[in-house]
Amino acid sequence: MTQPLSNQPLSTEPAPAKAVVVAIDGPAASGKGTLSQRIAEAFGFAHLDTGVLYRAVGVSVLRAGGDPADNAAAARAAYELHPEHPILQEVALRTDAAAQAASKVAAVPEVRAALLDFQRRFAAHPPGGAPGAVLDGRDIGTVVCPDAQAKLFITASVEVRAERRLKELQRRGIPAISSDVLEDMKARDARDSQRAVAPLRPAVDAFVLDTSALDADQVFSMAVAHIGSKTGLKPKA
Ligand SMILES: Nc1ncnc2c1ncn2[C@@H]1O[C@H](COP(=O)(O)OP(=O)(O)OP(=O)(O)O)[C@@H](O)[C@H]1O
Ligand SMILES: Nc1ccn([C@@H]2O[C@H](COP(=O)(O)O)[C@@H](O)[C@H]2O)c(=O)n1
Repeated sequence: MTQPLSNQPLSTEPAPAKAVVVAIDGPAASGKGTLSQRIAEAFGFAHLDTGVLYRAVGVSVLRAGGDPADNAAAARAAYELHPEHPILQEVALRTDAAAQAASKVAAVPEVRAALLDFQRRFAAHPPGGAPGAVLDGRDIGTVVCPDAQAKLFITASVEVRAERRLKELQRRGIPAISSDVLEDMKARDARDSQRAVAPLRPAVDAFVLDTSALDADQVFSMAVAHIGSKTGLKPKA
């Protein structure tokens, strides 16, 4: 399937029961990806890390020698992305350069429009016949899936998040300077929350969870309780 993300054909399979959608938003390194994976596994849902899509667009522009802040170059890369594109599996997407490029292309309205339909289809028809989907990003509860049954906004102070990211980079053997990680995170926060289109912010009906003083297990327990209260579902044993 090489159709762009913006133009995937409709499935011919019979419509499944309405999928449960869990929207998990929050700033960088707040722990939303860690939480989303655990929630998806616990409930048997499919998981989409939507940041990967923006990272892929940003890296594609850089590789083509372009500027991620150039609207036309960013839009072109977004329209060329398709679900089987090998770039989506590359570890190069996990670098800080990819994150910074992602947050620049993410401010381009045409990029967001090109990626929107794929995300919505994933939520409505989770792959593998899963009964639900967990999507994590910045605008899932506000724009992509405003009707999600459960919405969480995972946050933490920028200092705590920078520390978490620094430790993660050290674990992965990637050299990093604490003050640089903090400054990069502040710059990304500013771009993500101040852009005109789909800025980072909690949906009005989101459960906002400050994880600054919570470990990943505590966050998971609170999220499970919230999802249970909204959907009546319990995690698989
Ligand atoms: N509650 C927590 N307490 C301490 N560390 C955490 C917690 N949750 C996640 N982490 C760690 O913080 C780092 C960032 O977590 P994660 O990648 O899940 O964040 P994210 O919000 O998805 O980040 P990004 O948006 O940049 O992809 C990881 O190393 C993860 O193991
Ligand atoms: N729904 C989303 C998801 C991501 N972005 C932008 O991509 C950048 C990278 O995202 P990560 O979750 O992988 O850190 C992020 O800083 C955003 O600019 C987005 O706009 N909307």
